[in-house]
Formats: sequence, C-alpha cells, structure tokens
Amino acid sequence: MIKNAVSLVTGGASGLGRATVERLARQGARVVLADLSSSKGSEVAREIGDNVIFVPVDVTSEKDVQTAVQTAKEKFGRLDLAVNCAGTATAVKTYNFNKDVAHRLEDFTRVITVNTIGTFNVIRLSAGVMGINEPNKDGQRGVIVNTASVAAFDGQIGQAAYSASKAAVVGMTLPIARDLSTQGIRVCTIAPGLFNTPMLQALPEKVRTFLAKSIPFPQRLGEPSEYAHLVQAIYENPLMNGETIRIDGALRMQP
Ligand SMILES: NC(=O)C1=CN([C@@H]2O[C@H](COP(=O)(O)OP(=O)(O)OC[C@H]3O[C@@H](n4cnc5c(N)ncnc54)[C@H](O)[C@@H]3O)[C@@H](O)[C@H]2O)C=CC1
Ligand SMILES: C[C@]12CC(=O)[C@H]3[C@@H](CCC4=CC(=O)CC[C@@]43C)[C@@H]1CC[C@@H]2C(=O)C=O
Repeated sequence: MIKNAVSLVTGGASGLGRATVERLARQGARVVLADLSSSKGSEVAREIGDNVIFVPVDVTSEKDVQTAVQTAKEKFGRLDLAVNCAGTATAVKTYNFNKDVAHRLEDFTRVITVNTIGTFNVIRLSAGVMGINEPNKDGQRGVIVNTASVAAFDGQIGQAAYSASKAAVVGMTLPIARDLSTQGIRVCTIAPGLFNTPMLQALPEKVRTFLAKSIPFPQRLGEPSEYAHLVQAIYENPLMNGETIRIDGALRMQP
C-alpha cells in the first residue's frame, strides 16, 4: 500500500508530477520532489507538507539523480517508488520547405536527452537503491513508473523528436522490467493523452477546446489527479509489470 512508501517524483514541481506528489503525500507516502533548480519545487514542497523534500535535479545529470536517490535513503531510509514525470517537448517539422531549413539536430538531441536518457538515468540509479530493500511477502522491492505519451504511438506533424523520445520509453519498459525482475522491481509506463497541465495551457483556449473535442469520451482534457490515481493503482497492484497503459479517453491523435 502507498502509505509510508518512500517515493521519488521527477518533474514534481508542475503538472502531472505535482499532482502525483500531492496524491502520494495525502495518502501518507514520503516524497522526494525532484525538479530543475529553476522550477517552483521548493515552494511546492513547502506547500504540500513536511513529508515532501525538494531536491534540485536535472534528470540528465548522473550526479543530481544520485543526490536525489541518496536523499530518499538518508532522510527516509529507503526508496520504494520512482515516478518519472520530467519531460520536455518541441514542435518542429523534419524539414521546413517554406524556409528551406532542416530540423535542428540540437533540438532533436535535447528532447531525446531529457525524455529518454533522463528517464533511463532515473530508472538505473533508483533500481540500485531499491534493490537493497527488504523484499515484501511477494518478493517485491520496488516499483518504477515512467511517463510516455500517446504521441509514442500516434505522433503528429512536428513531433518527430518528441514521439521518438516517448516511443523509446515505451520500448525500454519491457526489457527493463525483465532486467530488474530478479530483484523484484516492477516497471510500468503510463502513456497520457491530453492533460490540463502547463504544457497544454501554453496553447490558445480555442486550440485546447478543439483538442478536447477530439477525445471520444470523456470529451475533456484529463485532470492531473487522474494521472496520479493511475500511479497509485500501478504501485498497489502487484501484477502490473512490463506494460504501457494509455490513459486517454480513447483518443487517437490525428496527423
Ligand atoms: N500534459 C499532457 O497532456 C501530456 C504530458 N505528457 C508527459 O507527461 C510529463 C509531464 O508533463 P506535464 O506535467 O504536462 O508538463 P509540465 O511542463 O507541467 O511539467 C514538466 C516538469 O518537468 C520538469 N523538467 C523539465 N526538464 C527537466 C529536467 N531536465 N530535469 C528535471 N526536471 C525537468 C519541468 O521543470 C516541469 O516542472 C512529460 O514527460 C510530458 O511529456 C505526455 C502526454 C500528455
Ligand atoms: C505534449 C503534447 C505534444 C507537444 O509536443 C505539444 C503539447 C501541447 C503544447 C505544445 C506546443 C508547442 O509549441 C510545442 C509542442 C507542444 C509542447 C502537446 C500536449 C499533449 C501532447 C502529448 O504528449 C500527447 O500525447
């Protein structure tokens, strides 16, 4: 059960990550909120309560992520759950024929570095700390939840980098679950559809309404709390492993 579980949530200062930190803390879990030093992580942690500690982390940095997992161990004694929410996006066509310019390689690399390599960095270092936990009756020592996107499956125009970064997260879910199975660590990925977070709030209201109408049911943007609910369900269901779960109201993104 989630009560007393020690968790690490990356991207915890905003959107889906923040809602996850709030839910976990409300349910009695202890949380290391990891986000960029430029984020509102410190205020968010203070607002949520004493069982949340902010650690400034860039998920692409080995040193930062080591510090975050060690903080969980030193302050709370262990690490039971790691949730990867940190992510970034870009919207650029592979080649802009009007301007005669190609997608910048730096932009493609940045999205892959944060979304794919950052996620893997958190997984591998969290696994090391979870692996020394005393196993429960089922032999379980920890749970890792990643965040992909429905763009991993139905990538739209301009999403080559973003879709590739998220498809890689989907692709590594099963092999990592297999790698970590010997230590009793489960790994699942959530593929959200369209959620009402700052990432989407950047879009004009008209576009958001149009996007919401494209969702079969319920015809609205997802609430971050609904994502957080699924994180808890994955943590509490011992058979959930190696799987990517779409949470999207049956949305299939158009080109
Ligand atoms: N909002 C949506 O509709 C969807 C979001 N997603 C994914 O869900 C995840 C969370 O997205 P939102 O909450 O909407 O975005 P958001 O922009 O509200 O939050 C993302 C958080 O990640 C942090 N972050 C970015 N780069 C980081 C880095 N290098 N190291 C540490 N933290 C970093 C940001 O500071 C921010 O607090 C992302 O991976 C996103 O791609 C997937 C599908 C849909
Ligand atoms: C996150 C997602 C895909 C995107 O890349 C865009 C985002 C809405 C706001 C955006 C505006 C931009 O100019 C850059 C792209 C993006 C960040 C989209 C909301 C949901 C999309 C997603 O992941 C769906 O699964």
